[in-house]
Amino acid sequence: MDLSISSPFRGAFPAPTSTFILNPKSRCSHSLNFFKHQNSYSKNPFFSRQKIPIRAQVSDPAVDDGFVIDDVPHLTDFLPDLPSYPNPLQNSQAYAIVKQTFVRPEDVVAQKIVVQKDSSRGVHFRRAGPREKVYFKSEEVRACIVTCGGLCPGINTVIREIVCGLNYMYGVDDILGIQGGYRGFYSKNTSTLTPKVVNDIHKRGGTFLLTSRGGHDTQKIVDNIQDRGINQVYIIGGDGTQRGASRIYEEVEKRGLKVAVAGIPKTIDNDIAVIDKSFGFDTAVEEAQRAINAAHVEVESVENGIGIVKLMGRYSGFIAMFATLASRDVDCCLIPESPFYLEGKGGLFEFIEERLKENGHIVIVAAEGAGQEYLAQSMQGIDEKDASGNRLLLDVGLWLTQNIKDHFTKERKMAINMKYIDPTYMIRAIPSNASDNIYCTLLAQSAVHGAMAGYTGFTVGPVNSRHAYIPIFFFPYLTSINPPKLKIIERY
Ligand SMILES: Nc1ncnc2c1ncn2[C@@H]1O[C@H](COP(=O)(O)OP(=O)(O)OP(=O)(O)O)[C@@H](O)[C@H]1O
Ligand SMILES: O=P(O)(O)OC[C@H]1O[C@](O)(CO)[C@@H](O)[C@@H]1O
Ligand SMILES: [Mg+2]
Repeated sequence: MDLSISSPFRGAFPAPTSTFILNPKSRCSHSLNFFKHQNSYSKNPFFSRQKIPIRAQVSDPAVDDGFVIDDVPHLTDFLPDLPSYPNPLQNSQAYAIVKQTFVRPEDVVAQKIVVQKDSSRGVHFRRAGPREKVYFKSEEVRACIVTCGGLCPGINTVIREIVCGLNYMYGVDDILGIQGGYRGFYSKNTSTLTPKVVNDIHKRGGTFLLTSRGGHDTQKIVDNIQDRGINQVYIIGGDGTQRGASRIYEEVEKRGLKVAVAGIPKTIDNDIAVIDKSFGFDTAVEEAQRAINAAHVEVESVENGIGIVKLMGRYSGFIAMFATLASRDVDCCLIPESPFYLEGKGGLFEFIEERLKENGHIVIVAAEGAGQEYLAQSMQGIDEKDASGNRLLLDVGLWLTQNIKDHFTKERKMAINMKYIDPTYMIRAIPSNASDNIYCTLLAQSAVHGAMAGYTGFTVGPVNSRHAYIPIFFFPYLTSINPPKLKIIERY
C-alpha cells in the first residue's frame, strides 16, 4: 500500500506566536492568537533564492492567474539523455493498487488553502508519491542514509522506512548507512542496511546511524559519494543539515553526477514553515505533559508552590505552547517570540504574586530560547557556539528560578516553594508515538518515490495534509535566521 498518496492527515496545524499568559481564572485559550507563518519565508532574505529553481514556472502571462510552481530539480535538467524505466511497483502484487494511482506529472499541492475569490492562485509544490516512470533500475541503485544535528523522536522510523521502502517497493538491496553525521562520509566506515538490520529500530529513540554537528565539507563528501558509487543520498536533519544537503546537491550537479539528493526535514522545535508540522513534535509534546503534570502535583501540594518546567525550543515556542495548551495546568508560558519582563506592572513577578494569592500555586513553562536577551545582559561575555555554529543558549530555567527566589524571599519577604523541572532531553530521546510513526513512514516513502523518479535537491513534507516535494535550496525554516519578534506582551 502506498500511503503517501492517500495521506490520512487532514487537519491544518496552527502555530502559536504571541501567547504569553493564559487566563488565570478560566485557563481557557480562546483569546490566544494563532498564526501560521505560511508565507513568511518568501519575505525572509535567507529564502530569497540564490538561483531560480530550474523548473520554476509561472502560468502563461496572457492568462496570468498567479499560478506558480516552486518546482524541484530533476536529474534530466543536467543529464538530459538519461533513460527512464517503467516503475517496478506496477509489477508487484502487493502494490498493484498503485498502478491506478500513480501521481500524475501535473499534480501539485497548493501552499495557500484559504484564498479569496479574486486572489492569485499562489505557490504550488509538486505532489509527492510514486511516478509511472523511474530513472533508476533497481539493481543500479546504491543508496545511502545519513542523520545530522540533534535528536528527534522518529529518526529511526524514517531510517527504517527508507530501507524497507527501497527494498520492498523498488527491489533495491544496496543501501549504506553513513555513521555519525556528515563527517561520517569521509571519516568512518559505512554499514550495510537491510530490512532485517533495521527491523526493530523504530522501537528505540535516538538515531541508529549516530549523529553529529559540524564537519560538513562539501568537496570531501561529494568525493566520497563519487568514490563509493552512491547514486541516491537520503539526508535526515534540521535547517543546518538541509543547507548542507543543498551544497551537496549543487556540487553533484556541477560535477554532472547521476546522484539524487533527498532531504527529510527533522526538528523537534517544529519551526518549519510551509509543511504542516515536523515529525516527532507530537511525541515530544506528549512527553512534556509528564513533566508539567509532575510540576503541578508538586506545587499544589505545598504552600506558595512555584513550578517551572523548561522545554526545548531554541528560537520558537511551539513545544512549550502546545504542551501548555494540552495540559491546562499551566498558568504562564514564556516563548522566544514574545518578550517579557520580570519587574513592575505587567511583569512576571507581579503575575506570580497574584496567582499565589488567588490559587496558592503557579506553574510556569519556559521554552529554552525565551528571555535570552535578559540572560545575555546578566551574564555578559558568554557567547559560545556548538560545532555547527549555533549559539549555545543560556539556561533560562535556572535564571528564572534564581531571580524568582531572590525577589520573593529577599524583597517581598515571602516564603515560597520552588520546584524546577528540566526534562529537556527526555522529551526528544524517546521513540516516536503511533501517529509520528505513520508520519515518518509517509515522509520516508515520499523521499524514496521522489529519488527513484529522478527528482533531486528536494525535501519532503505535508503541505495542507498532502505530501509534496519542496526545493531544498530555499527550504523554509522559520526562525533560525530571523526569529519573529512580537511587539506586545499579551495578558488576559
Ligand atoms: N550553512 C551550512 N552549510 C553546510 N553545512 C551546514 C550548514 N549549516 C550546518 N551545516 C551542517 O549540518 C549539520 C547539522 O547542522 P546543525 O548542527 O545546525 O543541526 P540541524 O540540522 O540544524 O538540526 P537541529 O538544529 O534541529 O538539531 C552539521 O554537520 C553542520 O556542519
Ligand atoms: O544539545 P544539543 O544536542 O546540541 O541540542 C540542543 C538543541 O537542539 C534542538 O533540539 C533542535 O534545534 C534545540 O531545541 C536545542 O537547543
Ligand atoms: Mg538547527
